[in-house]
Amino acid sequence: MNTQAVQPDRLAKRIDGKQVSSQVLAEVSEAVQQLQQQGIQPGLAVVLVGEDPASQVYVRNKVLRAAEVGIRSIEHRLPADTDESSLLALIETLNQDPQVNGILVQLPLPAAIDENRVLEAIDPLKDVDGFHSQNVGGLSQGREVLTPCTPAGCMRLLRQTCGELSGLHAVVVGRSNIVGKPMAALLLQADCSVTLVHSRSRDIERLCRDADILVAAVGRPQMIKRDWIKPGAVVIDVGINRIQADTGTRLVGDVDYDDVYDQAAAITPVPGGVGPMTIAMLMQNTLTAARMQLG
Ligand SMILES: NC(=O)C1=CN([C@@H]2O[C@H](COP(=O)(O)OP(=O)(O)OC[C@H]3O[C@@H](n4cnc5c(N)ncnc54)[C@H](OP(=O)(O)O)[C@@H]3O)[C@@H](O)[C@H]2O)C=CC1
Ligand SMILES: Nc1nc(=O)c2c([nH]1)NC[C@@H]1CN(c3ccc(C(=O)N[C@@H](CCC(=O)O)C(=O)O)cc3)C=[N+]21
Ligand SMILES: [Mg+2]
Repeated sequence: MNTQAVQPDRLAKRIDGKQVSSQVLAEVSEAVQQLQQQGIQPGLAVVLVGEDPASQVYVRNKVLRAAEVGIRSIEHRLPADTDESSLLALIETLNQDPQVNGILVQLPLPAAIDENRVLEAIDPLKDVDGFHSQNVGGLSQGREVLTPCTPAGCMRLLRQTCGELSGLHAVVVGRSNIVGKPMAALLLQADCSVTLVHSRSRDIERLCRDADILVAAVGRPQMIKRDWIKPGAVVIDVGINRIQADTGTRLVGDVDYDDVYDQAAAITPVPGGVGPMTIAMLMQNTLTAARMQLG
């Protein structure tokens, strides 16, 4: 029996998230043009509180991608000392605005603001991050709801790489609400056997070594090494870590890419892997939200 997740000779080892994201964006762009013929242009509101430089880069990228696919985007920048009630008031305005189909509040929020209260204030039909409890519950029950962008992007890469996922053992490292938990839910929905591990897990290497599919969402640079990987496994690296290098700073994932490369059947790079997919899936969710709001 072939227990490998993919036939190694059938694909490129480096999973090109940049390329797959371009495909997704092209699909979204075409669908947006169709909607525009009915006089509808999807709109995305991006809310950024504070001046975190990394967040500013992400928000800028989202706005650029939106323009490329014909989505109207509205950026709301608020000072770092914004209080919770004014943020909630802005969200209420966006909820009521028929021009706004999707609302994204860039995380993390300043410590003085209750993140959960803000996310729960977003109209679930405009919740393009899929973080509202109604959408989280829907995902858990297998209903068709707006789904978190990063895990959705990982699933698209996995489907493209592995084809059928049914029966494969997937191990997800990390249990955050924005990546690890929804990732596990989507893999379960795809009929994988799912193991979710975290900082309290015992013998994490042994658990990872049993994975046909390994998804790393930890936030620890190059933590996952060659001997954690079953030969022929597919490795999806969600981690984005900025580290000090000889030539300034550079981005690395949670997986030691060079160390793992020969062991894996296929692996996503950082940058150029999951990151671009996240933004592409945000555009897809904005399109989906616009359609849902048409009734
Ligand atoms: N490419 C993209 O589009 C995106 C990338 N990211 C990146 O993904 C990474 C994870 O993000 P996020 O989920 O928000 O991170 P969080 O910090 O919210 O969660 C990290 C998870 O990893 C677990 N963990 C920490 N240390 C270890 C360890 N030594 N062994 C096993 N598990 C450990 C934690 O366990 P515990 O729960 O026990 O504390 C926690 O569940 C980050 O690098 C982030 O920048 C995030 C979002 C999108
Ligand atoms: N409400 C909310 N939703 C999010 O989806 C969300 C968020 N808050 N807060 C921060 C994290 C992180 N995140 C990334 C998106 C794209 C890249 C991305 O495009 N990365 C490029 C590199 C970018 C660079 O060079 O810095 C790549 O991996 O190739 C990375 C990370 C979304 N997040
Ligand atoms: Mg987090």
